[in-house]
Amino acid sequence: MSFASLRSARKSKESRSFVNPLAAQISPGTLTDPGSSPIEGIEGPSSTGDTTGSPKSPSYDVLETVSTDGLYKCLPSYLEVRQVRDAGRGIITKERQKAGSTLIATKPHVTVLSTTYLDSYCSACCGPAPETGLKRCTRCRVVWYCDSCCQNNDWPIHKDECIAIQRWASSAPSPDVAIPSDAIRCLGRILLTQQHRGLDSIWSKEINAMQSHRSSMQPSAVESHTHMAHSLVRYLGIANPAELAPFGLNSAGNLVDLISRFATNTFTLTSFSLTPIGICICPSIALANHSCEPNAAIVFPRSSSLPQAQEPLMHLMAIRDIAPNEQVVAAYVDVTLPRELRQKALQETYSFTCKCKLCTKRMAVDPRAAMWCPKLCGGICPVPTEEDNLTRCTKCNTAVTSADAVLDALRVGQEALDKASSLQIKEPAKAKHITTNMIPILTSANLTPSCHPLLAMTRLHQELLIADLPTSLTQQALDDIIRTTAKYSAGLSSILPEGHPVRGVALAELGKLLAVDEPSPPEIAGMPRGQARFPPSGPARLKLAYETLLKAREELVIGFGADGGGGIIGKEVRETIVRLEKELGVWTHRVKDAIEDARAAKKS
Ligand SMILES: C[S@@+](CC[C@H](N)C(=O)[O-])C[C@H]1O[C@@H](n2cnc3c(N)ncnc32)[C@H](O)[C@@H]1O
Repeated sequence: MSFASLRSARKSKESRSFVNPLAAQISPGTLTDPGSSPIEGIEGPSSTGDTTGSPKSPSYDVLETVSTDGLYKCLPSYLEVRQVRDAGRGIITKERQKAGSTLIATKPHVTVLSTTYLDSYCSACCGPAPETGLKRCTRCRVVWYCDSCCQNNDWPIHKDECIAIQRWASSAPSPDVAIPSDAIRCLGRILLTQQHRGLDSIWSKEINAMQSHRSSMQPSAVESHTHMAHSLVRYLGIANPAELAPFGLNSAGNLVDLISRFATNTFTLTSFSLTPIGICICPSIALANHSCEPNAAIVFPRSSSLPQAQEPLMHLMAIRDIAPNEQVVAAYVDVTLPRELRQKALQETYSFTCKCKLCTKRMAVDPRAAMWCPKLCGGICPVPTEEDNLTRCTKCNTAVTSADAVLDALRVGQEALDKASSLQIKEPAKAKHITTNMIPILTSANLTPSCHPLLAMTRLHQELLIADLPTSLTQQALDDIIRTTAKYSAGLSSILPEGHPVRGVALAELGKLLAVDEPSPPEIAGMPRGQARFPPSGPARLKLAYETLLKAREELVIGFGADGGGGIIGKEVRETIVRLEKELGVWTHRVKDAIEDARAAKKS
């Protein structure tokens, strides 16, 4: 495999103006055995949770059925909307669901690409640019399509959006802000589509039935919502309150209500391999409540048979078996974060305190906040905190005496992560400098690969390494990326359950990297043979790539659906597996031939 595809697969992300990852893809369920990572020499901490993967009893009270008044037609008959104590409406399954089954597959009401991706993904089907390239709208010169078919599909709404985009650009104070943010374009599309379909249409009713937190808004939200309201009015060219009426808004209060519904119910739109490429609104899937131990995840596998008309098809997947009458729950926030950070994010954006088991039960050690035993006995300890800085290894009971140093490393690590993330797009070299320096500091503080902020820093570093691959790939650059990806994958394996889409994608990335042709294998370059090193070289590397991809395939058919064979990413993995089988076959033949040649030479 050439490495060009690696780079194109990870085009750097813009820091989005509106980040509200209801579909935050990093989310665990049960804790899993780190031994399941196929990478030798890189282990996560011991598992401390349930590893059975069997349905668990729900930790919430599911109350009466809610009448849906003919809305949410895409909900299959085995799903029901019910009231859940302290959580509003939720989705309940009446039948047992197997891990890997698609619970809901539907096209979102609205999809919008982030500004960075406008010229590399189609604004209608949200697929990546075809080989022939994308075609730009000649009027606004902002949105791009696969072809005239996608353009025609989008035209009923884009014709008004196009004028709004041009209006915005003409009054922009600088070229940097000539394109409205994804949030403004998304809100604009909601209002323009409501106008187009009619305020009494099911489409509009579903939008208006989404939950709003207008009456319990956080002070920080009031400010940002007001700002958004001003921008939206400018974008749509609304000159006075009376002009709001055709959009079904009778007052400025209605506008704030719309923005609150948008903020509470927006999903991240992702590519088939989970790269965040925009935002979307899907009222039926938004009925799913949150858990930090979700039994469902949201993906866009892109496996429909008529991609242009049907895509982007959003799938709510069962990522473990779900029992009858159990609530279907997805994760709204990154659940590789420790409890305090998850709770803060949920409170700020969604105005609730999570009471899932992961947030309420006391764990001996949470892998998100774990460090290796100071005596390196193989056990782990909780990282010290300001409140509790006396922690001990759960295996040999040795006390952590370097609590202050670990606390310092955690604080500096978080600051560095924030800084590097903010620089990732505009100044990637500086961001890479930070991650390169910080990872050894966090590692020498004995943090495990799954511990925050080391796991997030490792992921960022991997993205930066891939974005910065030299045109002529060197063995060292490739091996560095493989080691970083392996650490990230091992860290994830300690947190996310088997079959979680994020875990499957990380394994697929690692397997594909291991399958890249080695530019100068160390043995050929004169390195001593037989030394245990990671990643290995030659046939051992191909074998590891093969085993990693087999594991990835198993997980992807859960996370991205067994029916579609794991979506496009599952298909790519299968193709690489077939190629590796051939290559490994050739190696085996060559080794056999060499042995036979040697035997024949001895005899003669
Ligand atoms: C996307 S909506 C989910 C559907 C919502 N319950 C409804 O009735 O439309 C998100 C909102 O649901 C509520 N919610 C979701 N998960 C919750 C949970 N685990 N505990 C409490 N409230 C929750 C919060 O009010 C949150 O802002």
